Amino acid sequence: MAAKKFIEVRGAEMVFETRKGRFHALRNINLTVAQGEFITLIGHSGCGKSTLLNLIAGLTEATDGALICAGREIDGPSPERGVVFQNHSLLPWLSCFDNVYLAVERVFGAREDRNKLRERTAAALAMVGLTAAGAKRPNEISGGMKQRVGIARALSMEPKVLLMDEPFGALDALTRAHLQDELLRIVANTGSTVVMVTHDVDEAVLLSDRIVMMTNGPAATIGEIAEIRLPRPRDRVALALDPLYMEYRTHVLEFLHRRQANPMRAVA
Ligand SMILES: Nc1ncnc2c1ncn2[C@@H]1O[C@H](COP(=O)(O)OP(=O)(O)OP(=O)(O)O)[C@@H](O)[C@H]1O
Repeated sequence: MAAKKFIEVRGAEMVFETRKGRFHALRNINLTVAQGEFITLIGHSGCGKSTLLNLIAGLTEATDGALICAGREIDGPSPERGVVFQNHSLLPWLSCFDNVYLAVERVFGAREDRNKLRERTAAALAMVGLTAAGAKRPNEISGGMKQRVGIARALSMEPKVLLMDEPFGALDALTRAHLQDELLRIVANTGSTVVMVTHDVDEAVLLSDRIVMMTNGPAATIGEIAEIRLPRPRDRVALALDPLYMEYRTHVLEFLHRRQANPMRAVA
C-alpha cells in the first residue's frame, strides 16, 4: 500500500553565512513525499518555508543532509521541478503565449517541431482558462491572470513536481479561491506531485494530503505533519460545514498560535 517515495529530504541543514555571522535557518529536516501527493508547508513568517522549498527546487544547496527527487540527488534547478513564485516573474515584453512558449521550447525544443511546441503552449494556457488572453502582454492582464500564466508556464514543462511559493499570496480572496479550485482540478487531471508554501490555514486544509507544520526559527524544523483525510474532489462550500474539516483547521491553528506562538509578538 505504501506509495512510491518521490522526494526525500534527509537530515537537511541550512546555514547562511551573513555579515553578522552564521545563521542556522533549518535544522534536521526529514520529509518524504510520495508521487502525486499534495504537500503544504506552513509556519510563521521567517521560519524557513521558502528556504526548504528552494532546497527542493535546487536553487539553494543544503549545508548538510541529502535531497533526492525521482531517485537522483538534487544538485541544481531542473525542468522536472517546476517552480511558481508569488510574483509570477513573467517577461513583460513578451505576450502570455510567448512567456509560456519560451519555457516549452527550452524543455522540448531540441526534439519537437514548432507546431508541436505551439500545441503544448496552447494546451497549457487552455488548462488555466487563458486561451483568449494568449496575445496579451502581462501588463494588460490582472494579477490573478498573471499568476495563472505562471502556473501554465510551470505545467507546460510537464514537471514531475510543482513547487509553489505562496502562489496566491498577493491575490484578493475571491480570485484566490477560484485559483485554488482550479489548481485542485488541474492536479486531479495531471496527477502532479505538489509542494506548496502557504500562510493560509484554510488553503492548506483544502488542498493538502499532508500539512507540514514548521517550528519557529532560528534552526527551524518540522514540528508536526498532519494528514488530511478529506475525500476528493473537495468542495469548499460543503467543507465549510464539515466537522472533520473544522477539526483539521483547529488543529493547525492550535499548532501555529499556541504551540508555536507568533515570533513577532516577542519583539513587540
Ligand atoms: N540568503 C539568505 N541569507 C541569510 N539569511 C537568509 C537567507 N535566506 C533566508 N534567510 C533567513 O532564513 C530564515 C528563513 O527565511 P525564509 O524566507 O525561508 O522564511 P519563510 O518561512 O519563507 O518566511 P515568509 O513566510 O516571511 O516568506 C529567515 O530568518 C531569513 O532571514
